[in-house]
Amino acid sequence: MSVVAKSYQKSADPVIAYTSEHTTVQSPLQVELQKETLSKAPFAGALGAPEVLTFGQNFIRAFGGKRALDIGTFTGASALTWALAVPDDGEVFTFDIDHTNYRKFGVPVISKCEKTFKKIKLVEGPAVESLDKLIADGQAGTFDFAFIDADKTNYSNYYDKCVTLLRKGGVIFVDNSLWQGAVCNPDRRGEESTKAIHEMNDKIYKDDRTYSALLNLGDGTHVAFKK
Ligand SMILES: C[S@@+](CC[C@H](N)C(=O)[O-])C[C@H]1O[C@@H](n2cnc3c(N)ncnc32)[C@H](O)[C@@H]1O
Repeated sequence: MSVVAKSYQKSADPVIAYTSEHTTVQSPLQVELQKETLSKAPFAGALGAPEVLTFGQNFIRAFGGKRALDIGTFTGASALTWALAVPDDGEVFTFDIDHTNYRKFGVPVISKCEKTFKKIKLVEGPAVESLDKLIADGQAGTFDFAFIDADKTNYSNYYDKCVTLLRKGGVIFVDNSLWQGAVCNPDRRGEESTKAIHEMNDKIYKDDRTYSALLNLGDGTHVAFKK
């Protein structure tokens, strides 16, 4: 039975531990925020896997990305990662229905680095509506990178809106695309979140608007490149 897991989960197998150890690079702020989140935040397992965050950061750095969408802020680990990768005049729009966890855990850590902190723009409310507003405001085609990591039933909507908001060559990372392996089990595809993720994986694979690859990285990472 193959394993799908985030590296910080103790059940992770030796292959996951080894690949993560040879992938993850974290700044002191990232290490501190991960530690604070895992030891103190409610639902700490929602924290993004550091190996996925490093991989996304590599993409942003490699193609000089300046503007990122971060859908699902939680304590701010993913927003911090993208903010460290974009240049000083770069921006990370981070969306959450409620930024309480960011204010409580993320702000005290991230604000220690003013130039990184100020790149992060909070957008509070249902993310589907917030993304629609960006599109209505004429921002289609202006973002370089998107990370989708909020409520799973809206994943397909987030993907469509991110394709619209990204420029040609922009990259989308969809987190939790393997959902601890549940999507591979037809008996579990009746479950709401599993069904939504499975349908989105199918949709991305068949989508003519992007090139894509579904990776067993973290809890599953579906990577799509806008054509
Ligand atoms: C898995 S966590 C995000 C983890 C974060 N990206 C990280 O790397 O640590 C998911 C977040 O999505 C938020 N969320 C859930 N439903 C949402 C919605 N409809 N709109 C915006 N945010 C939502 C939750 O409040 C939660 O903070």
